[in-house]
Parts: sequence; structure tokens; C-alpha cells
Amino acid sequence: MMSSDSILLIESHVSYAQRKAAMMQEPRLIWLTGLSGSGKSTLALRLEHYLFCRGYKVCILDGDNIRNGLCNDLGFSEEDREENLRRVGETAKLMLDAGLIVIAAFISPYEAGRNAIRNKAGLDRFIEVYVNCTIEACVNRDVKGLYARARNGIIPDFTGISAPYEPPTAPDVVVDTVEESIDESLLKIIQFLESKVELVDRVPVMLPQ
Ligand SMILES: Nc1ncnc2c1ncn2[C@@H]1O[C@H](COP(=O)(O)OS(=O)(=O)O)[C@@H](OP(=O)(O)O)[C@H]1O
Ligand SMILES: Nc1ncnc2c1ncn2[C@@H]1O[C@H](COP(=O)(O)OP(=O)(O)O)[C@@H](O)[C@H]1O
Repeated sequence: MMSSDSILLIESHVSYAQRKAAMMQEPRLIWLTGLSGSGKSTLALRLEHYLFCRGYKVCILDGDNIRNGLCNDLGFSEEDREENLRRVGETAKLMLDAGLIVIAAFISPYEAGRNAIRNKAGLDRFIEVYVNCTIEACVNRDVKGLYARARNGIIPDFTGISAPYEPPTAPDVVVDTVEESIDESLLKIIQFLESKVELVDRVPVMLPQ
């Protein structure tokens, strides 16, 4: 690795304030954390669609997709999860600084890792959503058939089965995907966003569902 004293940072000629003005929005990182099968991707996709249709510049970073590309060299040991989230945090910061609203869906099982991302993003730009779902419900859903394989020992270090998950201690929003419908959980997130960021309708984009 090259030492940082041999790297000179370049500074953009476009300021953050100019970018926000051009994008007509306050960049935010909406971070969804929870067990596999808890509902992170479902809610991320619905939230992105909702915000996009209201004219916001928004995009998703999702564990499954990131692990297929940027982080396809990483596994699920504690160190690899830490590196996965370090890269995601750096990527999210670039996107925030470019003016985007970023929705991130990662198990992100360690409080320390989530706090590192909050600090990287900036405290006022980070919104933590705890997608709360019991392990029993996740196992019953077994959306991808991974829990059955984890319980048989075929997949090691599986969160909730053979690897830890530390629930957030002070999340901004908690959704309970055992008790709530998808619409109810989505509404909770949107209501929190509206209490923090003025969601003004701009040019709406009509998309088929
Ligand atoms: N061992 C193990 N533990 C947990 N998850 C596993 C594992 N192996 C594969 N998968 C699949 O990887 C997805 C989670 O990736 P993440 O990048 O979100 O994980 S982490 O934040 O680094 O912990 C996760 O996606 P979701 O089910 O959408 O959460 C799984 O499909
Ligand atoms: N309130 C809810 N919010 C999100 N998903 C829900 C909810 N209630 C039930 N589900 C279901 O739970 C499953 C969650 O799967 P998924 O979004 O892939 O989870 P994850 O991305 O956390 O692995 C989906 O089948 C979804 O329809």
C-alpha cells in the first residue's frame, strides 16, 4: 500500500453547496440493518421507487449486489465483513458528496462498524433504520434457502445462526417486519425522513409499479 504522505488530494472546483443546489436536495445515507431475510432489500427497493417517483436523485447499495462486484473477494469472517462495510462506507460518502440520497441495505452486524459508517458519512447525513425481525421469522421465511444450509453447517459464519448480530442501540427508525405490512414499514421510514428533511414534490416521474 502506498503511504498517504505520497498522495496529494485534489479538490473539486464545484463546492458541496453548489452540488446540493443543482440536485435540489439534501443528501442522506439511509442505512438499513438487520438479519438476512428481515426485509432490508424489499424496503430499500420500495423506498427508492417512492423517492425516485417524487423526483429525487436516489440510488441503492445492497449487500448482495456489492458482494457480486466491488467486494467479490470477501467472505463473511468478522474481518471480511468489516472490510466490506469499510468499502461501502467510502462508496456511500462519494455518492453523498456528489449530492445523492443513498439507501444502503446491509446486515452490518456490528455496532462498531455501523458507527464507523455514521462518522464517515457525517452525523447529520446518516439515518439508521433497524429492520427488526425475529430469527424465527427469518428462518421460516428463508427467502433464499440460506438458513436451511446454515443450520446444516453447509454455510459457516451465518448471521443469527453461527455468527453474531448486534441490534442497534439507538436507531433513528425501527420497523418490525413480523408485525407490520411492507406498506406500514415503508410509511414509518418516509415519516421519519419527512420529519428531518423537507420532501418537496419536484418534477414527478411516472413509473409503472
Ligand atoms: N455467512 C453469511 N452470513 C450472512 N449473509 C450471508 C452469508 N453467506 C451469504 N450471505 C448472503 O450475503 C448477504 C449479506 O451480505 P452483507 O454484505 O449485507 O453482509 S455484512 O453486512 O457484511 O455482514 C445476505 O443477503 P441478505 O439476505 O439480503 O441479507 C445473504 O444473501
Ligand atoms: N414489513 C415488511 N417489510 C419488508 N419485508 C417484509 C415485510 N413483511 C414481510 N416481508 C417479507 O420479508 C421478506 C424479506 O426479504 P428481503 O427483503 O430479501 O430481506 P433481506 O434483504 O433483509 O435479506 C420478503 O419476502 C418480504 O415480502
